[in-house]
Amino acid sequence: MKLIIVKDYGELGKKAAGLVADEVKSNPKVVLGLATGGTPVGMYRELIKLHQEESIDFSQASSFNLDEYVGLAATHPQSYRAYMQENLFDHINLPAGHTHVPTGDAADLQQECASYETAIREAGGIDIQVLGIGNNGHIGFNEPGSSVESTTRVVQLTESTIEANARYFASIEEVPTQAISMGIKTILGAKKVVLLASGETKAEAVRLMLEGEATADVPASLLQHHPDVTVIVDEAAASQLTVAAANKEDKR
Ligand SMILES: O=P(O)(O)OC[C@H]1O[C@](O)(CO)[C@@H](O)[C@@H]1O
Repeated sequence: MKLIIVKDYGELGKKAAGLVADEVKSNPKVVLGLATGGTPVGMYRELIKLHQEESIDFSQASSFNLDEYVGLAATHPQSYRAYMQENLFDHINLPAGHTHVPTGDAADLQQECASYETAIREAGGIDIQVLGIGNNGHIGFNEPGSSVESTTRVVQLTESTIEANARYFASIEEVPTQAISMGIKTILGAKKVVLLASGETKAEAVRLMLEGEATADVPASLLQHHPDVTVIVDEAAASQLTVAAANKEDKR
């Protein structure tokens, strides 16, 4: 896995947006895999800037989001569809019909998961998948224990993920306990992966992902099986890495 350490959250957003914009420029019909959470907000802000100021054109691109809460309608303010509209889709020229987020309130959730996999396949697969990382090493909503063979499915969220995401809801009781999530196999099927992490709370997960063994206990470590992964972290998220310790030694 290729590691890029940047100074802070602002630099992280710029670096990640640059990588995504390069993909859009080199392949206008690019299929983007997108993530939610706090981490990619800065990257989306930079992509909007690049669209407005440098005319990065998304008109032929399409996108698939990693996940959605079960039970939340697209119109629910905390749904990931609403997040994507607010943070990116409403501000760029990606056609509405080209954006895909799982339908969290589908009547038949199993069918929804199967159709999502089919839609990704029919689009030709994901060219570049953006990921964040949970404090427990989850990617998408693939919690520890997720199989390397998993595809899009309904998953149970762990207590730690529910607690981490409670900040977006009025109370912890309102946080859904299940989600639809692309699986590990779906994510590993992307041609390129870019994983972003910011802040000290992610430092241990980042260390285990990069320096630990590849294990389902730390789902992000399974990315070690992928041939083209770029990990972009800020200094705080890199603080537990051997490479960060070596850099500090050098500067003494
Ligand atoms: O970027 P954040 O808010 O720290 O979230 C990290 C991860 O957690 C999730 O939001 C799900 O809990 C993922 O979508 C994200 O990659």
